[in-house]
Amino acid sequence: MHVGYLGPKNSFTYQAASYCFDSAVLTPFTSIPNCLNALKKDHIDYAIVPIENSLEGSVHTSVDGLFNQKDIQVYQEIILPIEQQLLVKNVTVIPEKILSHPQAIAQSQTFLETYYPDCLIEQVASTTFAAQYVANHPTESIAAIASKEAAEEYGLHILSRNIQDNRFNQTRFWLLGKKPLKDSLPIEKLTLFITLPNNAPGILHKVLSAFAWRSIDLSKIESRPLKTELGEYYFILDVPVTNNKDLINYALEEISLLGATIQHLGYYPIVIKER
Ligand SMILES: O=C(O)C(=O)Cc1ccccc1
Repeated sequence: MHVGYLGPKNSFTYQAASYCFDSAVLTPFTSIPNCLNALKKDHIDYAIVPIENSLEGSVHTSVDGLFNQKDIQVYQEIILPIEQQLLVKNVTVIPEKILSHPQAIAQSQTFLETYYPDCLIEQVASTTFAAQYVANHPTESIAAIASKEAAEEYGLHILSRNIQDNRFNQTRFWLLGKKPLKDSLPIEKLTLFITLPNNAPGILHKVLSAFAWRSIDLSKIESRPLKTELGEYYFILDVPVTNNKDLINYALEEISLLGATIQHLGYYPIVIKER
């Protein structure tokens, strides 16, 4: 079995992946799109990607990369606590440039604005890629935002600890694949991507009503650009699942009859790693 993740080793996605699988089966990829493409082309059996952060919201490259993918399903959600560290090779260096994944940069916005307002901030593919780069360029005045595990892996020093904007920072990751995993944890959530028929007044209200009048709770609704033209969107909906699967299926039938297109990403269990 091969499980792809956003690497290199010790990225936050690696931590999510190793929470579910033995590290022997884990294969690093250099970007989220590369990892998703490998799954689409069956080069790997499963992929683990970050989906949403409590401070920064959806990881757009992951959700948009899954839009319109017919065979890929979510098999598990993994929620990890996320703590960001400012890492340097040499503690006497004053960083002139800070590298990290866009999510980690956004999660540390207040810290960066307060202590490094004039510093150049550069986005790279992952937090561990940033840490690896800093380790490999010891003469440059640079720092990385990454985990303490990345600091250990690449022999870096922690210049500032826990720099994320909120102590309770968490990220949702999805285990994705085309065939179910054997172990069957209880189902806790369903994710849908819904595209509405064009120019139908009140159509979002009618779609939401299909859930509301059946007393089906929603835990997330977000619009994302369809990338066709300005003002065209698809909607991401999360539905907590209790013992209401039949009711949810009736609601989905009603929504299809309204002319909306539903992409069903699957019913899945959630595992939460405590801090
Ligand atoms: O860059 C990483 O280490 C990732 O796995 C992506 C990410 C970045 C910040 C929070 C969660 C996931």
